[in-house]
Amino acid sequence: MTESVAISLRQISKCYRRYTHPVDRLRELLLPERVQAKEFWALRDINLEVFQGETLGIVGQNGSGKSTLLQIVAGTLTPSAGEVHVNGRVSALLELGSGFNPEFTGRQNVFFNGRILGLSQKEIEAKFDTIAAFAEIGDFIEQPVKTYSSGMIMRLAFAVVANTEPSILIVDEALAVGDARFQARCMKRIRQLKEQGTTILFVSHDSSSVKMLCERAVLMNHGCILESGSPKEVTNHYIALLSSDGPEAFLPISEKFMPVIAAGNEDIYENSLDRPRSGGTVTDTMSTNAEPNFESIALGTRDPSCRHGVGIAKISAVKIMNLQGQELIKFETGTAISIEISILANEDILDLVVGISIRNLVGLVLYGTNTFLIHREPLVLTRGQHLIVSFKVPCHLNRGVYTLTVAAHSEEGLSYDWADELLVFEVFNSGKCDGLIDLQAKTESCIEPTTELLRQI
Ligand SMILES: Nc1ncnc2c1ncn2[C@@H]1O[C@H](COP(=O)(O)OP(=O)(O)OP(=O)(O)O)[C@@H](O)[C@H]1O
Repeated sequence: MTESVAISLRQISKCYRRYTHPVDRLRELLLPERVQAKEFWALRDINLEVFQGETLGIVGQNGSGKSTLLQIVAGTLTPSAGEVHVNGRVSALLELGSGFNPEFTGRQNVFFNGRILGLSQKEIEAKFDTIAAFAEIGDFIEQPVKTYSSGMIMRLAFAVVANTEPSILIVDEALAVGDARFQARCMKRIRQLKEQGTTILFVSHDSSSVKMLCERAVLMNHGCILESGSPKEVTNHYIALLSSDGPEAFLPISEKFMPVIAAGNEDIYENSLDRPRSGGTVTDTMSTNAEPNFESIALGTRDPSCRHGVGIAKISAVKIMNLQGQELIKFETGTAISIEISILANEDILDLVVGISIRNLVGLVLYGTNTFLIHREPLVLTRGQHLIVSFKVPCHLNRGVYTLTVAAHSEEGLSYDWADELLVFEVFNSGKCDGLIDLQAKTESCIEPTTELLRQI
């Protein structure tokens, strides 16, 4: 393993033995020749290298093997096969409070855990006040951990792992437990550690956190690594997986049933047989059977970063316009825009929901909504109908380049046709402000009369 590699996993597999009834475990002990257990492979042939200073996000559905993988890296679980090499001191925030003795006080557990993490008594003494202050559990630090709430356990656990300067930090869904303020402090501390060069493995169901924090992400599925790549693409594929029946959901669209949308191509239809006649205007916010004007598709249209869906409905055109009906790919902040999406029903659909999300270039969702959230009822289409949905949005984004994701899905979230980052548009802002959104603040100032000031003093 080279110096630059912090974690190396080679052909790691983990097999659990599962028993139908707990008593079967005892039976097997007594009669070993009559095996009662069924093998269950939680991990299969995992190969992964994590570089020094890299922050790797791990996403995947429940039961996909994320925690098993982290426990193997942390050394709390032995793989059934394969080699693990870890270069540096690992601090792991795994299951809630694992590593804490419930009979010990918080203080005793801090010292106990600190020693396990390889710190000397003196080093822990020097850090104790910082850890206790970070945990913010007040006098509870002197009480046995068994009297803590789950939130308090997580606070203390995070305070210990994040303040003992690990060279490798493993965080498994920790942030899901605490309150919003604590989550924000944890993220801040994780970012500080990242800046200091700590290697981080970060498991989260929150795509935005993975995109903001990580340089790379892996998608786990049924104990295997399905994909490794940019956090934006991997989390898009993760969402595709969640809203579909299986990993085949995000095969390149051309391999399934969808038209290819080529970069810079003015026409999103690959097959001319697929092309509806041009013409038709849209006056309603939602109208069916109107023939959309497909000629005007596109300057900002590109290959979606991920497109998936079962194809019952097909997104056939998307454009951003001003309220006068002119297509836009660049506009001033504050412009009222209309995002118009044309959808073709390939079958009768009783539960259609059409949604949009606007993301920045890191993939962070700045705004998202859908027809169900707005109207509280699904859309109904019959086979062959064209639906045009337009979202009227007063666009107060600050200057920058943004992407538009559009989706047609069922009420339960099954993807019919979902195109991530299909349109790219630019907002410019002649006003001066910082941040992602221009809230168009006005200021007023006045000098308080001196007598009033004096009275206050
Ligand atoms: N001790 C065990 N005995 C038997 N099966 C286990 C054991 N621990 C985990 N598993 C199984 O291994 C699979 C992977 O579990 P793991 O906890 O690693 O998944 P995960 O991706 O972390 O899930 P989650 O997001 O729900 O935490 C699951 O099917 C789980 O039921």
